[in-house]
Amino acid sequence: MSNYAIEFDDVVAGYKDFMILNNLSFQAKKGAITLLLGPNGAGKSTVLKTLFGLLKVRNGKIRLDGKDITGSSSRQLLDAGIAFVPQGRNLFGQLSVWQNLELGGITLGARTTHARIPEVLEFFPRVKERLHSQAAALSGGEQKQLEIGRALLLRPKVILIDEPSIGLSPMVVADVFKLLRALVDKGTTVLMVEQNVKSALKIADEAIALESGRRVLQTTAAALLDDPHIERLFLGSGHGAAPGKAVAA
Ligand SMILES: Nc1ncnc2c1ncn2[C@@H]1O[C@H](COP(=O)(O)OP(=O)(O)OP(=O)(O)O)[C@@H](O)[C@H]1O
Repeated sequence: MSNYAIEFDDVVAGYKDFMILNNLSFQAKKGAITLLLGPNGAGKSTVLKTLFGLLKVRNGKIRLDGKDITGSSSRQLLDAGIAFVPQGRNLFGQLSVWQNLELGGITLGARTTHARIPEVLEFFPRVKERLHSQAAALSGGEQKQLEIGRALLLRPKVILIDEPSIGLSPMVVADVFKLLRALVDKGTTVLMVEQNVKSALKIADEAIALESGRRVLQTTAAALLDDPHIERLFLGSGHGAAPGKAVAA
């Protein structure tokens, strides 16, 4: 059995003829939060899209729990236990909270979905109170919680989450991060892209920095939090100082 939930091995992927991930290799440990960092355009979202089968892998291998999943479709990946919460708003705004949850369980069938909805809502008391409201009427934070709840219906092994803090107040962000931490403490694996680096590092276990589609650093979140040159991860190595305490990958 592999200690890693996710492994990228020399992965090449991109859009049409333009490759964004250039022989990218990294591992994300099971039951941990791994944070993907790096300057704008480094390829962080592209990692999640490739992992979820939305972009073709042109070269290299991707493994889930040691098993080759390269080339799998999003549907196959959902069934294998990977859920994706993309950046931005991804709900059906005109539909109710309940209907959005039902749609999240479309691959499970109505019976299983209905049985699981109450269990998911236990995590989100505010959302639970508004089951029959239109999703668009929820606050930004509640909408993000509903999106995460929709993903949890699938009881995923791995959650891919892209910039969950965008547009949310610091207090709501703290709630979302606390929830992710609680899920991980129960054994789920999270791979997260987040610009809110310092707050995210506080709840993360590992951090991987990308630059031009390559891994330039992999270290523990704690080591990076202590690194006085952490800002360079937003800007790329051309702008920053020496790597400090972090261990170069
Ligand atoms: N649909 C697309 N078609 C073509 N190129 C794209 C597409 N989406 C992203 N790109 C390009 O891929 C590169 C990497 O984008 P990606 O979104 O993965 O970066 P990122 O590290 O997540 O940065 P950001 O914080 O800006 O989202 C960028 O140069 C971007 O312009």
